[in-house]
Amino acid sequence: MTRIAVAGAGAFGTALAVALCETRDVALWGRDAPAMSAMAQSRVNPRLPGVSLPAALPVTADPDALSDAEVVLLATPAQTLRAFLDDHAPALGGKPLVACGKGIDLRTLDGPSATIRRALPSALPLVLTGPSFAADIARGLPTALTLACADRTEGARLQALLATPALRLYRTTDLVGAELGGALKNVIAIACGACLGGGFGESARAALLTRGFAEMQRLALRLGARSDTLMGLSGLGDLVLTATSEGSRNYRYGLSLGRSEPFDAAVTVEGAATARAAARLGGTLGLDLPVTEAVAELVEGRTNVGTALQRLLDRPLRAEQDSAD
Ligand SMILES: NC(=O)c1ccc[n+]([C@@H]2O[C@H](COP(=O)([O-])OP(=O)(O)OC[C@H]3O[C@@H](n4cnc5c(N)ncnc54)[C@H](O)[C@@H]3O)[C@@H](O)[C@H]2O)c1
Ligand SMILES: O=P(O)(O)OC[C@H](O)CO
Repeated sequence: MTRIAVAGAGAFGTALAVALCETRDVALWGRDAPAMSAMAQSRVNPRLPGVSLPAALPVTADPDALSDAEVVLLATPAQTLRAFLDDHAPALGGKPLVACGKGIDLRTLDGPSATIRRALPSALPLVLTGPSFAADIARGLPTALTLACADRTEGARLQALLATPALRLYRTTDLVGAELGGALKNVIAIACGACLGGGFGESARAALLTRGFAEMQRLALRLGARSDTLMGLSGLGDLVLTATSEGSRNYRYGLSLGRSEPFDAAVTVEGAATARAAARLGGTLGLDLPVTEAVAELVEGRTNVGTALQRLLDRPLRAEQDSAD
């Protein structure tokens, strides 16, 4: 049986490992040996409360779990992906590596697939993304995701390997579109949370979601994505989930910004760094990304939600579609 390793024992890596181990040979690898040993004993991950780890799932900090695997799912946060790949290059080279994180590297402005290509040119990058809360996947609730791979044959093979009866995978060859949809929806979810948290109402939230989606498409298409990918699970689908649910950390972070409340810095909020990365990309490419820029300024503490929203309202009136006159 194909051996799968999930690298990164946070909420999402653990959820994927729990879902896959029902039918596959899976190991869950985490970098923190004492934490992994505690998890092996208690069969609980504090980052995924209420979920019992099946007895059949090995949880380990032993790097052999990575070397022994034929396929590795990378479930570490986007800003840590490059360091993880560099640290474990000999174990990962030449393998299909499935990026499960959602973000743009703030240092390089690369998405996960380019990060993999640069760090490990011999590996085959894939992207697994779409609307999914870790707790839902771990509980076996129905979920549909996008699996992107430039190689059609390998994409179809990995699709069959990683799908489960409850986790339905659609495949695409559009890596850039899939990963940018997942990364950029977090930025817009922060904007939507900030809007609601600041008391500006659900109509304003719908406007931000829609105009934010226009920005996601504007940037992604310029970077080589296909429009239909952005319209699918990895773009619109994930945006709808993340920008409307308090199950999302990005949305909750936005709520806290809107309410001027503190937010726990230990919680993974991918959209914060990605807003800054996307704003830089937009600046370099000369793109109009006002919502993204507003989120970047909010995250950096250079504006507040009321001022940012007023600036959006004060912009010159324009056609709704980029293509319209
Ligand atoms: N939680 C979800 O519902 C969910 C769903 C879909 C996608 N994702 C994505 O998955 C990624 C991880 O999110 P999460 O929810 O698991 O976060 P998390 O905060 O629960 O866990 C992150 C894990 O990454 C580990 N880690 C950090 N740096 C590392 C490194 N250099 N090497 C190895 N491990 C490292 C941490 O120890 C921690 O266990 C994010 O990009 C997120 O957007 C999360
Ligand atoms: O909790 P968030 O905001 O990181 O969102 C989790 C997933 O990306 C939703 O698809």
